[in-house]
Amino acid sequence: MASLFKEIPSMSTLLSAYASISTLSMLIRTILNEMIPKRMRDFINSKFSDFFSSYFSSDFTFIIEDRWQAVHSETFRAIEVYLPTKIGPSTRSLLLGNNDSNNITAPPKPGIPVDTKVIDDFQGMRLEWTLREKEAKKYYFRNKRFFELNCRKKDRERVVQSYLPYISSTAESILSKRETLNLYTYDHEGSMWESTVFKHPASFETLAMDPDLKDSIIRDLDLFLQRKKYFQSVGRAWKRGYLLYGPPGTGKSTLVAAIANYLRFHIYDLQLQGVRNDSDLRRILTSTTNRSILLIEDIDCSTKSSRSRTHTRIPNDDDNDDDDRDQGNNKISFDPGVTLSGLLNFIDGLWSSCGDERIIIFTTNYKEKLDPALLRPGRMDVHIYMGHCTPAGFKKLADTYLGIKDHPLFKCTEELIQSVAITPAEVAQQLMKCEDAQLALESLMEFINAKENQIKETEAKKDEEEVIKQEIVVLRKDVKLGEKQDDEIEKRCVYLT
Ligand SMILES: Nc1ncnc2c1ncn2[C@@H]1O[C@H](COP(=O)(O)OP(=O)(O)OP(=O)(O)O)[C@@H](O)[C@H]1O
Repeated sequence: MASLFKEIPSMSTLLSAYASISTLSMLIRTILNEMIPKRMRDFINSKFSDFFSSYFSSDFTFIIEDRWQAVHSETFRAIEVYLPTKIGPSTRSLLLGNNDSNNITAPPKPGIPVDTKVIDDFQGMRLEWTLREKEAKKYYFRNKRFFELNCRKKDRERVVQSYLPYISSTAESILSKRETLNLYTYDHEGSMWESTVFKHPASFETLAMDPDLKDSIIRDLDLFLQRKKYFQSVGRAWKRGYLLYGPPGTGKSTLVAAIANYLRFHIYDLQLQGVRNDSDLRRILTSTTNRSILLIEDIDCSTKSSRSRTHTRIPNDDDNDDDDRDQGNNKISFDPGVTLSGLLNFIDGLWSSCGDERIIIFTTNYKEKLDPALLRPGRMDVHIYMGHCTPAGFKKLADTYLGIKDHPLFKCTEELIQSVAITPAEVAQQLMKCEDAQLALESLMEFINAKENQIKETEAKKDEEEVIKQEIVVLRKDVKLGEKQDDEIEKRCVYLT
């Protein structure tokens, strides 16, 4: 024991050792400060602190941005759907809103505000979520948003393997049961989709169309939903394209609404005329979500010929918009609009593989005006003709609008409907006029008779015009002949003189 005490240095020895170490360290620091440039010193400092903080810290942070590799991130979207279900007492603020203009008294829905923490527990892990926002460089894009997920470093693997897949499947089941559907329209000035609650009463039940055609559409939609694995196995994107064509007022938009209600899919209604170019189109389309319908109405008036591409600069998708702004004056003299090839690229080109479970619907009043490239087999999977009202369609409309399945005036009305081309919209308009079935049907018959007379009058007028045209031609010929004869006489006179 005594020998142990003997080995412990005295206080004065310890103090002098400390003094010499600190002097030495000061000396080294002064030499290093003199010899090593400040930027290199900062670099070494930061590396040291990074190393120590990562080595000793027990936390780990995941960043999930709203876009992933130039397209909308499905992981981000799933978290957006899932997280509001985890709002609890520890959440300090909450976003509330109701976008249902049909029901302003509906309880508001919760959302996650920026910079607010939401705590979740999963299989014994504590998970801390925060939604962040940072200003976008691009002046017409909305701010970039991303989720920060903080967890224990040791849970990192389990978060990736179990927790994030769990969030995706929960979000999927929430979305499949969604009560309200949204109708999105693209705001070109704000460069973002704007949504409103979609409450259209149309259903396959109320749709007046050929029953066999209706059944085949329903079967096709059912099959599409069930065939995720099939689409993967044949190497095709899980998409289905419908082309609805026919005269105005025959129910093309109503069919789109019925499909959305049947599938419980949101609708993205895009007006191609406002899209600046193909690159813009790619951005817009990749920011739509899965389980949705992309609707492009009046497609015959929407695209430019692919030849116009040669006259314009087509900006690259990775183009920085700041660059666009700087160079725009030099390179883009006008907005080229969307080309057919740009659109086709999204239907069955490379970009078609972006996103799953999508329905693309084009409508047109003039199928014959469409570019054959769009109609080529495999482009639009199903072509549906929406035609004039048939007797069966009329019965369906009478049932929907008047609540009657039969009536003494039915036979007569059906005969009239077969003799005149009348649209379901026109029939519906007449049937809506009155609640009394007798009066409503009489009004419809009157309307059809008036239309028939009008058609006859127009045709008679056309015939009359045709006769007048032919008479004018004959007269002109006569006049020319007369002029020729006059010329001849004149010539002869000259010769004689
Ligand atoms: N086949 C139909 N079944 C039931 N209702 C219909 C049908 N067709 C038209 N209607 C009624 O007529 C209205 C107009 O129809 P809709 O807008 O769907 O026609 P459209 O073919 O899309 O016309 P457009 O080509 O002008 O866009 C609808 O609100 C609906 O009430």
